[in-house]
Amino acid sequence: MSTPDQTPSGAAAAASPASAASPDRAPAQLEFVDVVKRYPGASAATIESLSLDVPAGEILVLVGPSGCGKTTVMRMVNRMIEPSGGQILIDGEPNTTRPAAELRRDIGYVIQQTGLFPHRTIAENVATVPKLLGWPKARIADRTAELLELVGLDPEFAGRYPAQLSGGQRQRVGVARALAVDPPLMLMDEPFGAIDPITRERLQNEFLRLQETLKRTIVFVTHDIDEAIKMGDRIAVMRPGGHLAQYATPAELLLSPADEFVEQFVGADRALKRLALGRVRDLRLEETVRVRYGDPTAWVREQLRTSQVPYPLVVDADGRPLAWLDDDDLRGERVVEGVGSAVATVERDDILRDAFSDVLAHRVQFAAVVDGHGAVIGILSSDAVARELAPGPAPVEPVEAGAGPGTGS
Ligand SMILES: Nc1ncnc2c1ncn2[C@@H]1O[C@H](COP(=O)(O)OP(=O)(O)OP(=O)(O)O)[C@@H](O)[C@H]1O
Repeated sequence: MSTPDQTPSGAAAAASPASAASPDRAPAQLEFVDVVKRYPGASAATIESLSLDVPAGEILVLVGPSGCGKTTVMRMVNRMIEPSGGQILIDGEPNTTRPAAELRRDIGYVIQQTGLFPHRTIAENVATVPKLLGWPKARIADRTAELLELVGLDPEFAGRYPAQLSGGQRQRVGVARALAVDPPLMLMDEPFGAIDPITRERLQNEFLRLQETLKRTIVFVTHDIDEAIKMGDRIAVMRPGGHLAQYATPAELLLSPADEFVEQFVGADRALKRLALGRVRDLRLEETVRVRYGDPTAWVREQLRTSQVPYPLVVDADGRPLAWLDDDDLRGERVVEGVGSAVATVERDDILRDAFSDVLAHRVQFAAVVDGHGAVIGILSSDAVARELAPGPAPVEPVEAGAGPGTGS
């Protein structure tokens, strides 16, 4: 997928200290104006007059079936592909005013297979563009360490080679390398496509968390509508032939697909997909009785009478969840170790779709919401999530006292 010229930010290019990155650079505003791409020899245009506006600091997701031209659109931004017509403006300036190599150093680039240099260490890979820009050694070392930490990689990875890392770890390095000079604009071509679903979900979440602080302008290509809905501030749905079928926020796309193509592409489970728009933190959490092994069961039963959640939760000394208990587990005098059933744990930043899926996969249909240290901060019920799906502007009040949001802590 990558040739030397296609490595992040045009790593093969010559150095130009003039474009050395300063910290805290502002994100770019990106605009496509009547952009056309006709490949030599092709009978029809691959992209026919595309116009799009991407506000600074937002994630634009290009999504559509294979061959509709997503990658072509993305690569025209850093001029790995030259348009046949129209203009691409970055902060109002055509992307053709600077030499392509210089332009690319200001545009982070992450691809599916990461495109890391196999014979360079992780630190050397991350430092590719700063080195081209002639940064002093100490600054490069500081920035590399900072970036590895930012993407959640242990400092010991710095001296390893790409082949010694897992796919997920390599992808983190790819993101770190693309962020090296804090680029105002990033291109991400199916960055999490070749990764197993669990790691992909984790990387998506981490990246969204990172983006909350970095606020880069990002063009993100995927063919997965679920990923598009989760990652995008705006989504451009493309149809074969390079036509823009709809350009909208995820919510608009799900609530009012522009036509039958978009409706089909979004899928029949549009209502369920709306769960990707909300986060666990958007819902009022509930509370339950928290117990320790060895607690008297009579006390636990007494506490349960006023609990919102009908199951007590065993936690450890640090408040981390261990097991749900039911009536059978409370037969003896004390709560004994080893009883109870598995606890689904979710975090406040998780999207509701992922959290709901975790809850449904467990016998007890409540999830423990945990903080960054794994300690319980509240309980999420499958009912609370389901209420999010209910039509109508106002959530339905729970009938049973103490059974839902509105009574939560
Ligand atoms: N260098 C090229 N020369 C000729 N045609 C090309 C070239 N690159 C891409 N195409 C054609 O342009 C169309 C769009 O390709 P592109 O890779 O942009 O689509 P895509 O939506 O990113 O597809 P995928 O999801 O499969 O990666 C395809 O029909 C492809 O065959």
